[in-house]
Amino acid sequence: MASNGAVRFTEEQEALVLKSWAIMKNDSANIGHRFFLKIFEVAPSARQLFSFLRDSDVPLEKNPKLKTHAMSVFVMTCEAAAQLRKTGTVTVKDTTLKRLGNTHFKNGVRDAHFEVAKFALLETIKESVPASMWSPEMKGAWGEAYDQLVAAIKQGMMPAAL
Ligand code: HEM
Repeated sequence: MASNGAVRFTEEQEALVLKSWAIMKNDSANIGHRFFLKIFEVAPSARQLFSFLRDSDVPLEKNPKLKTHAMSVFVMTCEAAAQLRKTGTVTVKDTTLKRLGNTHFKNGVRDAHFEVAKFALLETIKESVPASMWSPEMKGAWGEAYDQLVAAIKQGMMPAAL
């Protein structure tokens, strides 16, 4: 999906994201943990990107910073869904965008990591909501909101990458 120009994101899509998040957020610590385990399962080397994991003996599930990061991904994707529905585009405050872009670039996060995280995010949601709630439409809505958010973060990376 193109990152420039408005994306059509419907009320139904926004509702699918918010409805599933409402169920997951009660158990967000566990879900965030599973989300990151999945990322590290597919891409074990991604663990090295996180300064607070590199030199830490604290088990992953007990690491509060990893939980915070997992929550950021979920919550910011939900916010992206709401923005997409209202305006067709994702806007993150300029300063926040720069900071997010720089932090990720500086820590070595690249396209492949965002792709792995997308796969892990969608799998985690699928396993965390009742089977009867999961659908291709729900997957599409989360995927689109995530893609647009990542596109915005990557824009913040660009000057640093030159
Ligand atoms: C939509 C996707 C993502 C969002 C919303 C997000 C959000 C954030 C936020 C809010 C921070 C803290 C930034 C700061 O305080 O300056 C952060 C840091 C970081 N993120 Fe992400 N992130 C995303 C995807 C990823 C992915 C896919 C990876 C790698 C697998 C990743 C790795 C990191 C690392 C390594 C840091 C720095 C942690 C440290 O202090 O060592 N992020 N991210």
